[in-house]
Amino acid sequence: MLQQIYPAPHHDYEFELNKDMHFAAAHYIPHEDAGDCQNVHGHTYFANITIGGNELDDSGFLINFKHIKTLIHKRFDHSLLNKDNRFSDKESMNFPTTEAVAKAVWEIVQEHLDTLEHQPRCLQVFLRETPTSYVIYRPKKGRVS
Ligand SMILES: Nc1nc2c(c(=O)[nH]1)N=C([C@H](O)[C@H](O)COP(=O)(O)OP(=O)(O)OP(=O)(O)O)CN2
Ligand SMILES: [Zn+2]
Repeated sequence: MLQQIYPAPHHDYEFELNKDMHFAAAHYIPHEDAGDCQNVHGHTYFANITIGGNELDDSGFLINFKHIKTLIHKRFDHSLLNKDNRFSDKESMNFPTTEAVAKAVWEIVQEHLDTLEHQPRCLQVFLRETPTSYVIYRPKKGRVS
């Protein structure tokens, strides 16, 4: 697993947890500006997900590391991202670009956190698509889900 230091989000939470993971997925970007990326091709994505909170659950966890991995890895690993219902070939905001995938990862994680009584928050998703390209998604202030 790639080890690296990520740009850190600002927050006042007592606890900050980070989960790293890889997933292999194919995609294509249905726009002429994407050049060769209009053709189906694959990446081994690398994600770092940052979660903050002040309270722990009954297990003493802010969130079980395994649960975060399951949410994302199970859904996207060995998939064609364009076929996932989070993405669309019709609206450019929802093409499976690195930007849109980072935002989708945040939404999936935060939707799960919203079901937990102790209310942890997903503060940042760092998503690397290639050795030279990555995106960071941070929710706007006040965004709950
Ligand atoms: N802002 C974005 N630009 C591009 C995206 C994207 O999701 N957001 N995606 C692509 C392609 O899908 C491609 O897979 C990645 O592009 P790129 O970083 O150019 O890939 P390379 O490995 O060829 O980069 P080099 O640094 O030239 O080796 C394109 N743009
Ligand atoms: Zn690509």
